[in-house]
Amino acid sequence: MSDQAQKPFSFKLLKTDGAARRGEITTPHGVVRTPAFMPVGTQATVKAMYPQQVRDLGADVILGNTYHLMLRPTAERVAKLGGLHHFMNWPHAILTDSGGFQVMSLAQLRKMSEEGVSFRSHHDGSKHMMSPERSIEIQGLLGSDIQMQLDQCIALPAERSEIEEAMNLSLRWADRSRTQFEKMGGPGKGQALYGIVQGGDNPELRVESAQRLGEMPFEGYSVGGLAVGEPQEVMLRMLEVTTPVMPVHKPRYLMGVGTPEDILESVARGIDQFDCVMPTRAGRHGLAYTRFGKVNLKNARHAEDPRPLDEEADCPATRDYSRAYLHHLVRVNEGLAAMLLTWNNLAYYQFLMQGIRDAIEAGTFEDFRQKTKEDWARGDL
Ligand SMILES: Nc1cc(N)c2c(=O)[nH][nH]c(=O)c2c1
Repeated sequence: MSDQAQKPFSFKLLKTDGAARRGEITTPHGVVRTPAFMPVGTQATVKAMYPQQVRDLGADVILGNTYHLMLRPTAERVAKLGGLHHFMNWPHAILTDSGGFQVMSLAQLRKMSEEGVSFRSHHDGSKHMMSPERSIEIQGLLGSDIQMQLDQCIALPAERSEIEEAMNLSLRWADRSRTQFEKMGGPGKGQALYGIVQGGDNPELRVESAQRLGEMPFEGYSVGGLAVGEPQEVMLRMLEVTTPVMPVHKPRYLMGVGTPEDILESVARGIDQFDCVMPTRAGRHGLAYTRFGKVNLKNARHAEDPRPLDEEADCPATRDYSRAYLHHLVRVNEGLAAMLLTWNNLAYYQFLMQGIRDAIEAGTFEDFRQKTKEDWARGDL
């Protein structure tokens, strides 16, 4: 994409229904309908899917992982080849994470300082430094439409003092990230930088982080530090205290979330964007998400079941293959199992998101939420 001035990044809040929000994000690579689920395209691919398949299911945006791409093939090489959109043949919106979360979860010999995080690659042991400035430089080289500040996400449970220290470091890094983003001309390219709210499972620190971040000029705001193993009720409680003090007319992105239920409950608490490896990873492990809950195709009870996962579904993977066949493919570890179940799972996630958006528009979100949960509870007959 050329560096010429683009339409500014924008967010329109179209309708609310309780705390649920229906909106539209305008990016240089198209409109993102919110609430939105963003399939994870870790190493420049949504695993086991063609880009057009992902698009045909209704995805307006996918996520790219900065940590993985900076190591292989490197951001500089992706830039030389025209940027991530061109490189992976995905002409729609791309959101990238900062890389910090995966440095802490994947890299070796990590050393955290005020400057950033030094680490060695888990591939070849090569040395790297991830600073707020380097993270933004990498995301800019990739051509990301929606970029993330570098932050510090700590594991829970943690002492209040630890949570507060990480929150304050993240706020200092938010400022440095913004400075670098503007230095690289992000706003003029129509790109966005999101600040990330931290504060762990401490309500007071969550509110402080959101309020202080909200006073800084970001195009959107993420809620980080959750979906790190805490109980669902803790995550939802943190959302209940955090979203009411986040800017109303900016997108809110809950990082790393989640299951269909997590998403439904988080939309009900004011979240607009989601990403999670759940549907794609589960698809590679024999697990199908459907309107009536999860189906584990590894289970022998499916060995002679001629029914498809859901004969009323639009997705061919869901409608045109028997459970017996899917069970066989999973049992003999055929590649088609991952392809069909990933296709099914992403189809279900986008079906759920479309249902959520329609319900908010109609003012019937609460009924939709209850009916959806009843269908899940009904289970797979
Ligand atoms: N669950 C989470 C997933 C993530 N990718 C992130 C992240 O990238 N940054 N900061 C976070 O707190 C965070 C939490």
